[in-house]
Amino acid sequence: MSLPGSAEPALCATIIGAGIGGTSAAYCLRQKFGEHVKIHVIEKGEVGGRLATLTMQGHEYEAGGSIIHPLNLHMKRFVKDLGLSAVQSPSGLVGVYNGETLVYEESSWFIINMIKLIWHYGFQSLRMHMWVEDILDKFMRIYRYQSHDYAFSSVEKLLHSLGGDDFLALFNRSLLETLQKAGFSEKFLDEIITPVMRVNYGQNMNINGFVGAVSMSATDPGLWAVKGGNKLVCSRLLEASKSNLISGSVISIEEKTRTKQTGDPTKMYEVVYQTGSETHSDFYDIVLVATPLNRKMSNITFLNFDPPIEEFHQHYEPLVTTLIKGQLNSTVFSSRPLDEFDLGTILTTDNPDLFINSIGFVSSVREDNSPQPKAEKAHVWKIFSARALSKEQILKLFVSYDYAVKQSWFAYPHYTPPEKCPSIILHDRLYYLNGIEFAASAMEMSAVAGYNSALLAYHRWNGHTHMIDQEDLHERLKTEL
Ligand SMILES: Cc1cc2nc3c(=O)[nH]c(=O)nc-3n(C[C@H](O)[C@H](O)[C@H](O)COP(=O)(O)OP(=O)(O)OC[C@H]3O[C@@H](n4cnc5c(N)ncnc54)[C@H](O)[C@@H]3O)c2cc1C
Ligand SMILES: CC(C)=CCC/C(C)=C/CC/C(C)=C/CSC[C@H](N)C(=O)O
Repeated sequence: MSLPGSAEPALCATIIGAGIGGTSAAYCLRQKFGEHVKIHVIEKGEVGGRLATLTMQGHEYEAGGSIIHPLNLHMKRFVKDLGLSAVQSPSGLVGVYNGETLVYEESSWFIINMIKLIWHYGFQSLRMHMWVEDILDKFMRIYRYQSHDYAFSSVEKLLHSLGGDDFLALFNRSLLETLQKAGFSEKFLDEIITPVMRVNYGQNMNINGFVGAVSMSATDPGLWAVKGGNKLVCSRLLEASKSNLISGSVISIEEKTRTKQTGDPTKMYEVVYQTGSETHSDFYDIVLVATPLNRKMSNITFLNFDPPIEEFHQHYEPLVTTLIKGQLNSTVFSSRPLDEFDLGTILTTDNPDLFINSIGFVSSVREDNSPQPKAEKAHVWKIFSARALSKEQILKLFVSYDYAVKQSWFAYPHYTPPEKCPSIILHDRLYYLNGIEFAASAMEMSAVAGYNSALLAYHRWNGHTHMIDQEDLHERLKTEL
């Protein structure tokens, strides 16, 4: 792989997929292995993957991963280190629609909201906030572990190191079971929690408790996005990691014995990829797979491994993002006069007759603090639905519209707890990042997985077993600065 006459790099690594997982892994690999490692990133589509924008009348809008939590410290640090800046995500008033009426409506007055919540649901909203805060607090331990370079060989071990058996129980049980056991009422779960799961994961309370808590944390204040588009983080990480980006679709990986320049026979992975109609291949010491492994999304075959590498048949939820510039038909949701309709986001309950998961007012990737939408004016709205919207459906939601664009996704795993996360170590020096999505799918989770797999690859390459799967890290690191 090296040019004739040039020194062979100490090591060649490749990452398959240039989403946030793959690019954060490239960044961390470079930090750990240093200058003399060759890093290739092979991407079949656009850099950014599920971080992507749609353009409407010259303005870009987030179509995939949009909001970032204020305590997502990898994303925060990337933005700072890579010379990017943040914009605040719009925080309009939220309503919940059940197919007939708005069962809950936020007020712009904090005190009125408190009274409404207590009146309808007692102190459950406060208890929910405390439940999520406790989980988030424990999740934050990962940053300390990773800043000390510790790595984990499985998602289960990573979760256990953060929150012990409680975290594994959360992961193994449905959110419904966990919250029912904790005494939350059916009304609160149907009218408040389910709508949040629908907007964030297109699913109901049958998802696991861990992803449920991550989803609830996306209702916290202070959510933000990257100015110019979240996908900029991926292209900047690639640049900063001095990786070579290869445009191609990987079709197979096979271990083969090669003779390096030193004359030593070495086991390497042959990665075969297609660029247009041409087929190419390259040999690598380390391979990181940073895309969900299933036939519909990545279609990669592992050839001649003994024992064979498990085939993954995990189902990802189809989801459509539709952006529409138009005047919302507020009478669908409320009988209030048009000029009094001031909701910025409408969530929905789990009613099979509804054809949308949510509809929300959005700003372009360059705008900060957009004003509250006015129903009598045309704005850009983002709709999440399980299937593409028909023209009739759009005309039900809008009095009139100028423009509509859409993007279809296999968005997130279909969560069916209890489930086993796919292994991170697929073979000696072959790693898989996206198993973490079965705990929870979010940008920060992929960044955590990117760092973890790069650290794991580094420690296993160098025989640093004491940096992998260490127990009681939380206690042990308490005393270290
Ligand atoms: C509609 C939507 C809204 C979301 N909203 C949020 C949000 O607000 N906040 C949040 O934190 N998260 C959100 N998410 C989730 C978040 O976007 C994802 O969890 C995250 O972007 C996944 O990153 P990744 O790098 O792991 O995977 P991906 O982004 O999917 O990257 C994988 C890459 O691999 C490439 N690839 C696949 N197969 C091959 C192959 N054979 N050869 C070469 N390349 C290949 C793909 O083209 C892709 O670019 C949202 C997701 C969607 C779809
Ligand atoms: C990983 C941790 C601790 C927190 C992440 C919280 C977060 C920002 C989760 C996002 C979940 C998600 C997949 C949201 C999808 S829809 C987002 C938004 N409502 C939109 O309109 O695009």
